[in-house]
Amino acid sequence: MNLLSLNGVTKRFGGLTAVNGLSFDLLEGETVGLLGPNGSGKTTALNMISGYLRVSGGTIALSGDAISRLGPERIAHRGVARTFQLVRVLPSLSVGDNVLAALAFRQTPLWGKAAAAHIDTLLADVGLAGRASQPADSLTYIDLKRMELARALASDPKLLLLDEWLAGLNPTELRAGIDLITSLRQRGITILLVEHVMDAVRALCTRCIVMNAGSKIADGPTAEVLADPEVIRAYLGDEDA
Ligand SMILES: Nc1ncnc2c1ncn2[C@@H]1O[C@H](COP(=O)(O)OP(=O)(O)OP(=O)(O)O)[C@@H](O)[C@H]1O
Repeated sequence: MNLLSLNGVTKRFGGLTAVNGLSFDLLEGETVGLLGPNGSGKTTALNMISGYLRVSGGTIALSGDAISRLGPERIAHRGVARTFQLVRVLPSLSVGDNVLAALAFRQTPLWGKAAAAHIDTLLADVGLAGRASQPADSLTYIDLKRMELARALASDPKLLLLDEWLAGLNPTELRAGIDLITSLRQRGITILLVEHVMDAVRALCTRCIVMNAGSKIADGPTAEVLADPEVIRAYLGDEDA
């Protein structure tokens, strides 16, 4: 069954068409890579799906219901969570309070003991068990990313949008990050992953969608898409390809 459907989605910034008639469906439980060279419109697409940007044209539906006119909070309440390219945390708070802030904005907010118990579970799920009282600004980069993921998971999302969540990790951290995303996939969360780290894309994504200059140029099984000459040309340019 389709969880997410984009139909002719377009975003214009003045004279620039950043996303041009983008259409694709995500099936429930899929982990799909959204790829493309810098500036091809991937983050803009995530921003429209999550409601941070209004579409200029086209429609976005979640489980068949149109969401393209809803704001980010209402889309989050319907089960869409995301991480950002630049990690967004509240550095002056503890790790637990960062997650508490996310729990407070759920459709059914959690407070007090129920929140504390849920924070412990969320932190354990992302590999930060027992770290609730630690100041957020003392975390290493990968642990900040883990905390950002715990905040995204606080809303019990059906669909998780990851914007280069694995960028900047060393090889050991990357392995841990891939294992963590695999564990989310095994819980049935549908994942749309914007990613430049191809080892991660191969390990995690059964299917990939590729954008170039705002338009979709490929959509299919990962191995096929990554071997597609048009995709290789888009990444490397004509001469290098
Ligand atoms: N708020 C904005 N105002 C004007 N132009 C924008 C805005 N956001 C993005 N753009 C432009 O839209 C195009 C697509 O940008 P976008 O960030 O979606 O690409 P991307 O594929 O995510 O790139 P990267 O891989 O570098 O993150 C770019 O030309 C960018 O400069």
